[in-house]
Amino acid sequence: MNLQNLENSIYKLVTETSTNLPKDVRRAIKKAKEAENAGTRAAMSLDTIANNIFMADDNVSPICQDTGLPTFKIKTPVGVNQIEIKEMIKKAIAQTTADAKLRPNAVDSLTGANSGDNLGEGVPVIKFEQWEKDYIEMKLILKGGGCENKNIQYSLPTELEGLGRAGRDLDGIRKCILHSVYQAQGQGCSAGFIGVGIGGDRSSGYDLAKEQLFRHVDDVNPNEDLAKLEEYVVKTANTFGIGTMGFGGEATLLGCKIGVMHRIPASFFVSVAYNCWAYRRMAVNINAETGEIMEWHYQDGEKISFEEEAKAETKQQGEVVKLTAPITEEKIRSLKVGDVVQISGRMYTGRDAIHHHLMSHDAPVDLDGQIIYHCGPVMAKDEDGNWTVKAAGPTTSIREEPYQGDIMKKFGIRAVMGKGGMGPKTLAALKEHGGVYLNAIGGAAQYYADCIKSVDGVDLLEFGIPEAMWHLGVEDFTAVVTMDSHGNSLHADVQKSSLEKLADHAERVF
Ligand SMILES: O=C(O)C[C@H](O)C(=O)O
Ligand code: SF4
Repeated sequence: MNLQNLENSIYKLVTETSTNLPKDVRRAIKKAKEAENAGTRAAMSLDTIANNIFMADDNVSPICQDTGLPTFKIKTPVGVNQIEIKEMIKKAIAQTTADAKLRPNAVDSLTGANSGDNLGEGVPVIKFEQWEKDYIEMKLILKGGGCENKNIQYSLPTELEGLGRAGRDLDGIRKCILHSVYQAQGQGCSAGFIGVGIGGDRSSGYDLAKEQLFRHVDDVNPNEDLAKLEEYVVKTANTFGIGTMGFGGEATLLGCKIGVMHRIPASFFVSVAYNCWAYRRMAVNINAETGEIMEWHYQDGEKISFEEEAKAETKQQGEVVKLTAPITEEKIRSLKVGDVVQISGRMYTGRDAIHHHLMSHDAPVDLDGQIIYHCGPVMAKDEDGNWTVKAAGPTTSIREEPYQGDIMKKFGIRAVMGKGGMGPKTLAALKEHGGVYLNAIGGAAQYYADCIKSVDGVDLLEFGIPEAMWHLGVEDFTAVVTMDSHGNSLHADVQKSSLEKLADHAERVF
């Protein structure tokens, strides 16, 4: 095999997966846009998402800043050297990372050190199988952390919030799948896709669930019962009112694919892999002799470019509140849930490592009146040592729940921005201290990178690129107030109303 060609082919596969959303996924997002009522927050978010999809393709830059845990599934003809393929994958991954097509995402679990090139113990994940065909099939999925954290595994029989007992039968499975969509709320960047694995043990069940994510969005399950269940789940989940980003709305789930395998008598697992709208999976067939790509998968049907959405002015409904830090307490207390804000001026990124650090250290900059953005960007450094932002969408804020309120009070921070909302502890602190939570559109990494006009500094870079504190100069960076200083939380409201909707489906259906 020509190894240089193989490395180039893998480089193309990785770049395409990270930057160009597959056609079937684009069509599903287009359908979601059509289902949403014009003028709502959900419709506005979908416009931003559509715009972002176009920009990523156009800039050949990551759709979302989160590369996830790159996972390859490969089938090779008998006799092909799998060790060589593994080496070429590692080279291509390191090169695409150096070229800012991927964010350095491999973190030492014990020391916290980022390897910087997406290589590490067991990373990337590479799984081989042999087959009788004479070419190589290579599939790749880049599934980000926010949606991965919303995966869930049920052990039947069990009791489910809103739905009661789920037994060891098709109807029990149905209840688990509905519950999995409810528990994800908007935190996995809805509207999402789910892969479900019935049976196996804890690890093979999850593997089966993830394998379903390689199916085409518009295929039909050959098992009739499962085909009916898939259709039922999508239809029913879209009545929950969770909507895009958990803002409420019509489009909550864009696809459900269910696989089944045998189990052992004592165990009955239903495993659900939740994937965000930034559903980045692609596959190629590779000539086993030349190493060149013969064919790309997921190429059927129309490609929606979303160019029109990208060209149209994003229509803001109602008033837009302009914010520039430092922000006064009075200004913050005038904001309420539902307000659209546009930030210009300075903001600072801070996510898991920074929040942990700030609990026991001073801040490297004066944070009084400032805005903290929960974001781990993709950054590139030029020959002169200057940084530019390549992708910069929000990360899931709930991970900072144990720290956020205390940090805001300790340093006088007035606004935190991320996605998916935060819990009761933060809500209480916003009220007491005078603060707001701003929700940005998850995954819209190109759209937001475009609003960042300068990188004015960086602190704590030793935590790695995603975890450092970046000082960003932004212009018209748009977000929605979803938690205010008056005790209101859109996230708490949507969770409550969606639980009521879920509970409508406690009766047996299958
Ligand atoms: O790590 C990130 O940048 C975001 C993550 O994918 C998330 O959804 O929270
Ligand atoms: S930020 Fe959202 S879109 Fe990006 S990987 Fe995380 S869950 Fe997916």
